[in-house]
Amino acid sequence: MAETNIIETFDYVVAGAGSAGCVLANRLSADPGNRVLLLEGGGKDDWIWFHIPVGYLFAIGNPRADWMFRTAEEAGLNGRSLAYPRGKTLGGSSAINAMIYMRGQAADYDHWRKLGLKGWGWDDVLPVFKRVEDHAEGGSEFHGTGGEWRVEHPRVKWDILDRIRDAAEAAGVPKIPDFNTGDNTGSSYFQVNQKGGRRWSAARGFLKPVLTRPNLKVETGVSVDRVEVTEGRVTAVVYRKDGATHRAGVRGEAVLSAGAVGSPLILERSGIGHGERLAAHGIDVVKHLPGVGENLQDHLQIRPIYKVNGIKTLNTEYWNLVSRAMMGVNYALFRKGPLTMAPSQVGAFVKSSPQYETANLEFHFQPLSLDDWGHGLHRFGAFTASVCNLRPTSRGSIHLTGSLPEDKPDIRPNYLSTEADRQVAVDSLKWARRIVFQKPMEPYRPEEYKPGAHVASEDEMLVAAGDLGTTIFHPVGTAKMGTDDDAAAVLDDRLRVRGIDGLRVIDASVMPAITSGNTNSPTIMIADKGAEMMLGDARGR
Ligand SMILES: Cc1cc2nc3c(=O)[nH]c(=O)nc-3n(C[C@H](O)[C@H](O)[C@H](O)COP(=O)(O)OP(=O)(O)OC[C@H]3O[C@@H](n4cnc5c(N)ncnc54)[C@H](O)[C@@H]3O)c2cc1C
Repeated sequence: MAETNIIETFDYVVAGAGSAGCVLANRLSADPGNRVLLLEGGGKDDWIWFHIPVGYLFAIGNPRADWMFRTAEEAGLNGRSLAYPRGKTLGGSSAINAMIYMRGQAADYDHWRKLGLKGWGWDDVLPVFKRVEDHAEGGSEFHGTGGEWRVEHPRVKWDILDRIRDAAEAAGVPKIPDFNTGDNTGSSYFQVNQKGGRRWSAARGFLKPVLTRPNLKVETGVSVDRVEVTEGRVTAVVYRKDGATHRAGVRGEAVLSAGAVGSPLILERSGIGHGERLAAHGIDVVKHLPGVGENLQDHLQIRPIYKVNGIKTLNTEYWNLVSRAMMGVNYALFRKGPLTMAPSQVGAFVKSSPQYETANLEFHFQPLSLDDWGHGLHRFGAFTASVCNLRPTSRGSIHLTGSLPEDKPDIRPNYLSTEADRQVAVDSLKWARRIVFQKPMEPYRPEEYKPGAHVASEDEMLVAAGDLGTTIFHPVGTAKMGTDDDAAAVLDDRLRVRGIDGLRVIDASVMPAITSGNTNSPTIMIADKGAEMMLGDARGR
């Protein structure tokens, strides 16, 4: 393959223009004196389904928008391999995700601080969440305005979801107005990253407004291969475009923002990872860091489905030609209705058992049902009570299968591989039934379609959890921050790769422990904080 010498050198090279990469490109190029290169594997986000909210239905599983990864066959899922979607365009996964705005719990970040990571407690990160935010309701103790990250209330309501909230209340789950105050216990409508009925991806929020900056260069359709390290310092980023290999010189720092799947792979191709693993692929070891690609954490959603009667669901509306036509009209004229829908509009956070200090289950209630994403909606009226364990103890891994960027990764989440996680899975199915069979739902005669009333014993429920479980798309932790005495730490608490100068990882991979909620806005917070660290360190040099 043709190889070029370095023809351009940048102060900062960012690999991956996803949720984190778009924030970094914005912040690092704010000073016109910094030359910044942003490299993205996907194309431009010039496809209508990246912008109409329900576009995730067409983007997930479509190679135009999705890297099309798959997991290995998982023992905890009764031998099934899962599709493992990751966004592949400007905006990354924020261009195909479900748009739920969720920070997690104060206790998540206080836990990070207790692990010895300075500057990552709730008091430290709340101001960062607020300063990037533009909340539709205006500023308050917990929300910010004027930032790039737009947060709105959903533009669609469903009676079925209101009745589910009533049922949850009858089961002891309080109705709360806002999940984003540090304690998300209760039920509420999810807030969403949308503006006026359109998706608000990281690209729209952070990248588009600064594309005219002459000191920011964005390259799409490139495959970042590796970083080059000379005498312990990163000197170039090597990438492929149109069949040729290019090298971008790095004067200041390179940042890997290729996500929890992409970033550990770039590290390993660069010779940074477990020495024996790299040697097995013929990769010269630059730095033995055994934690690279380890510590994978993800939320496994278990998806019980309930048939209902006498109340609207998206299934019944979709299969009625008149109401389906009205959905299009409603969107075209008013930017309202089901086309603005995140798949889940109502959430509930509960404890699976009293031993947990804070809520450890998140329900995503959806007024629809399908066999799997990418399959059509069922023709009968039904809703889904997706539920996930927020703080799984199972740990997985993501590693190379070969030394080339086109080699598919080996993704092993190891779902349900601990006794604690298996118990939470069983308890979460019991919780779903506890909510659904309360009095407020009786008029709609709910009937459990999956896993089905015949599943009664804990052993049967565990098998059902393995059959119904799938990713809720939140992989994190594969290049975790940690203290000096943690042999598995890949980064220090300023997100610098241990033992290599001029290299950071800034994306969802850095989380030492997964947050208790959806992971996009925590990643955006991490990126804004990471950029502040980079610029601060540059001023100090
Ligand atoms: C279907 C789906 C639904 C989700 N729903 C929600 C939700 O509702 N709310 C929420 O909070 N979170 C949600 N998430 C999770 C959230 O979107 C992610 O946690 C977040 O986007 C991660 O950001 P990131 O910057 O780490 O990675 P990404 O946003 O995935 O960015 C990585 C970028 O790097 C690029 N890249 C990777 N490898 C290379 C390479 N070698 N060369 C060049 N470029 C490369 C990718 O194309 C991508 O643009 C969802 C995710 C998915 C996939």
